[in-house]
Amino acid sequence: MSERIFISPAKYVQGKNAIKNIGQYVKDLGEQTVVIADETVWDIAGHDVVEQLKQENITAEEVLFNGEASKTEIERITDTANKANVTVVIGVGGGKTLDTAKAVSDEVNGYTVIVPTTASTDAPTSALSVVYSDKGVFEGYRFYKKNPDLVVIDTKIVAGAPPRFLASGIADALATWVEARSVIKVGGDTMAGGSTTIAAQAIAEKCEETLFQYAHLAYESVKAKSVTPALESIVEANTLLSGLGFESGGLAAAHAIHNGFTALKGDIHHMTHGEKVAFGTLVQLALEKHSIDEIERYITLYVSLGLPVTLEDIHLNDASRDDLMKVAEAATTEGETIHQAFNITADDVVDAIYAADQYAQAYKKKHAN
Ligand SMILES: NC(=O)c1ccc[n+]([C@@H]2O[C@H](COP(=O)([O-])OP(=O)(O)OC[C@H]3O[C@@H](n4cnc5c(N)ncnc54)[C@H](O)[C@@H]3O)[C@@H](O)[C@H]2O)c1
Ligand SMILES: [Zn+2]
Repeated sequence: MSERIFISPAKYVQGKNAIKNIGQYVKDLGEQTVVIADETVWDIAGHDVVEQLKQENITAEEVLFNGEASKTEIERITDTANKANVTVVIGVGGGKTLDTAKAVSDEVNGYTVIVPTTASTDAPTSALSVVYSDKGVFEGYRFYKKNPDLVVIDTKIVAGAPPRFLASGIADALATWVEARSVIKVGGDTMAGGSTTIAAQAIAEKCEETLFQYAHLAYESVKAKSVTPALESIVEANTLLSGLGFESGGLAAAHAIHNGFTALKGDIHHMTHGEKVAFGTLVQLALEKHSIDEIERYITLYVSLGLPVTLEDIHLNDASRDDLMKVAEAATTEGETIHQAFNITADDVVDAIYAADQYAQAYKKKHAN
């Protein structure tokens, strides 16, 4: 058994209009920054962040993110950051922007500031990035010596993002306890590089409890673009609890299967990270021994949040067994997280994919009308 390891960001700030105070927190870290955001996010939050920094006499080199967390993009922005002598790298936006900012910060040996503008993934708090090819195929995890120094999440901005993004974050967070408990059961290693702690286990478990309690109300709050206690709870579950819970609690099959899906061409590429993870979680549940009640508890929540539960929902109804074998082979490649909890082959994974799909189809039939 490895040593117990728990890692986390140095500071996490969450609240309505939290961005208005970002200058005072960044000031403690440095005065020369690069701010990275994509075109949409520059308008939603990027310019406001720069404005707040200016009020504290902090300079900001503004960079337009191209959309993929790839080696090319990381190198391009690192170059800009180096030329501007920045000591603080600030990523504003969704998971891919944040992962790119972490990589750039690592390259320039700077402080990392993460400003998520949606609660769509648990990327904000971790000391790793998920790196893709320029075409969006999963390439691997890149690990860093430290977690972000500061995470600032403004729940008013999150409430203004599409409800589909919040639902995706809920799906990413719902995978956390399912995966962590499977790793804990066999004493596997976590993304923090050791075995799990009681702390990470408690956080992952609380994450799931919070989701089943408040996910619906939070989803409806976002439809009304309103910040509510339910939304605050879900933003914390999706971001902080899921982030700490997955990283120090353990990833297993759900995320390995998600990574496998990125190897396929076609409409599945239009699904969000969380949506692919939702289906991956159902596949992991199908690989384990659960009662129908337990499996339907998850399907019910996904369906009520508009999340995909069948192969058709993720645009794979035409996929052949050979196509799914490609997904399963990628999911069981050496070093994938599935091996931290399961002793199985690619063929077992394909069977579980078909089973998960069938379970959800049966559920939908039962609940039609
Ligand atoms: N490093 C980690 O620990 C970790 C964990 C989970 C996921 N990830 C990675 O995160 C990525 C997925 O992130 P994602 O689902 O956020 O998608 P994304 O980063 O691909 O896209 C987010 C989209 O949402 C838009 N957006 C952001 N905020 C908005 C707002 N308030 N209103 C309207 N639009 C807004 C952006 O312009 C962008 O188009 C994947 O690459 C995944 O591998 C990493
Ligand atoms: Zn994830």
